[in-house]
Amino acid sequence: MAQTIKADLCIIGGGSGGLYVAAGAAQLGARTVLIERDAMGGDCLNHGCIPSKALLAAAKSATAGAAFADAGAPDTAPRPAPLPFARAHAHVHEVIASIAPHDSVERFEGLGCTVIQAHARFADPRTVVAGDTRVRARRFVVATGSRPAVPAIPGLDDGPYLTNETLFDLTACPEHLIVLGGGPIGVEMAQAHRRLGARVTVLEADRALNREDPELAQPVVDRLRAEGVAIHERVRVDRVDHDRAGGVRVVLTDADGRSRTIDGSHLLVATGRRPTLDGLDLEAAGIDHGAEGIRVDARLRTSNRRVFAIGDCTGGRQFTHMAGYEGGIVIRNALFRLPAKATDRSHPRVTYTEPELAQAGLTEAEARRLHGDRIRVFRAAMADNDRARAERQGEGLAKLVLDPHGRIAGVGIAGAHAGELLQPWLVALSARLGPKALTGMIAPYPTLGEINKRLAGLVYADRLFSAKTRALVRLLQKF
Ligand SMILES: Cc1cc2nc3c(=O)[nH]c(=O)nc-3n(C[C@H](O)[C@H](O)[C@H](O)COP(=O)(O)OP(=O)(O)OC[C@H]3O[C@@H](n4cnc5c(N)ncnc54)[C@H](O)[C@@H]3O)c2cc1C
Ligand SMILES: NC(=O)c1ccc[n+]([C@@H]2O[C@H](COP(=O)([O-])OP(=O)(O)OC[C@H]3O[C@@H](n4cnc5c(N)ncnc54)[C@H](O)[C@@H]3O)[C@@H](O)[C@H]2O)c1
Repeated sequence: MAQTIKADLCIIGGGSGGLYVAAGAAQLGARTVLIERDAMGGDCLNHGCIPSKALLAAAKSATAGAAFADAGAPDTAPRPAPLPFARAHAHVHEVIASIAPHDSVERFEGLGCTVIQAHARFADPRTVVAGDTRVRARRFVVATGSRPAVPAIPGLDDGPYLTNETLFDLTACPEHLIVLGGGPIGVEMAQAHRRLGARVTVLEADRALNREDPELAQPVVDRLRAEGVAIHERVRVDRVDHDRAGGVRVVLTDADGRSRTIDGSHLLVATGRRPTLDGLDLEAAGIDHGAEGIRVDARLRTSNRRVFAIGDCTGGRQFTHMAGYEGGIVIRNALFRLPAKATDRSHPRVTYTEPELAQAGLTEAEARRLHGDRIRVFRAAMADNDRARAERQGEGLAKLVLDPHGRIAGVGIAGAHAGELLQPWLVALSARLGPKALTGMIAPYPTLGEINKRLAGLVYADRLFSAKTRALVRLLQKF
């Protein structure tokens, strides 16, 4: 016999977005129900951000000191006898286990949530069914995430291939990993596996990291190639043949129209995501959706005004911090009844390769599409930063784009610790400060962060060192 629970807020999905809302709602005193059908923590903890960053960290230790191997050109190839792959695998799972208590059923029950571990589906516009429980809530939040989008390539489904959901189960290093897709998952995992000793080939239909500014993506691509990752861009994958021993042969047409075959021991499919909406019975609740995900307005309300949707299942900006940001908007709408809107335009993101690639706001191309040639672009090279030189990490650059009113339209950084270097720009963007906010600070010497002050300073350099100012200075010397 099904039991019925009454709640203020019912959240479907215990990943980055769902957990953010559940923790906030419960601590604010709302009667909160959280439904998760699989592992608490969702993609980020179990198959996404955490395992991928842990594997990259393990792989980084395999190349530690490589830049100093030759006093001349930096040698970035992996050292012989890198970290044993089994140790890297163990590290990944130790990190997941160490974070898991924070996302656990026990912690959320301790915060006051009712946690149901079952598949959830809508029965009607105000009722969700999970296992033998019916939940009638004032408001619902759908935060069901996304799954790998696997392209329809002849032969692909006839044998095994890896996705982010199975990659981190490997306990032995692949002999030759072929990566389909050169987006963030593809390039991060290509570098990690190469550094841990695998041969790696990336096959990309467009250009690698094509959502990013090409000038900033280039240092990443160059570094991967220097480390021995084969990257084939603008290819069309025509067929995949699996052999009995578990190996794969990929038949492709390269950028020059020639047919080629590449043999590998493992194939990783990292060609994008599709929203997880299976078995949710959205129609029963009148929730509008399409192939891209659940449709929401600026307040993140679906076509059913009692139901909000956040995170990857809306097909928007698929990052953990964006799911959390959207969770905050929903709390204000659903619990405080404030008409808060998701208006953020900074959309920060980082690809955690070495060098890292960090971006906030518009890329140069996006700003140009919006404002034409009235934008101004400034660049500072990592090679001109003394700390980067001391650490032999002089590759990359920082780039600032101003809109026609002199406001910060976007900032991109390719280089060591670019994700950390981006943070002052995010403060400036959220506080609506101009580049001047960064020129006034005293940046300790020598730090990588000096590049931000240098970049901001370039905005005013022309005016400061102009003929007019020089004339003024000469005049003042007469007194
Ligand atoms: C390899 C990889 C690396 C990544 N690295 C980063 C990174 O470095 N930084 C970053 O910001 N982002 C990263 N991401 C993206 C990030 O993981 C996602 O954007 C984030 O997890 C989305 O959160 P979410 O809450 O929308 O979905 P999820 O975290 O996926 O959570 C959804 C949850 O809903 C559950 N669920 C689904 N349907 C139902 C149902 N009907 N009933 C009950 N439960 C259900 C699922 O089991 C899942 O636990 C990465 C992704 C991948 C794949
Ligand atoms: N560091 C991070 O924050 C991070 C890391 C990994 C993933 N993510 C999130 O997860 C999302 C998914 O990552 P992703 O890399 O799978 O997706 P993506 O959509 O960003 O990139 C997929 C790539 O695969 C290519 N592709 C598609 N079909 C292809 C085919 N048949 N053959 C060859 N190439 C093909 C596309 O051109 C694209 O470049 C990201 O967009 C991001 O939101 C974030």
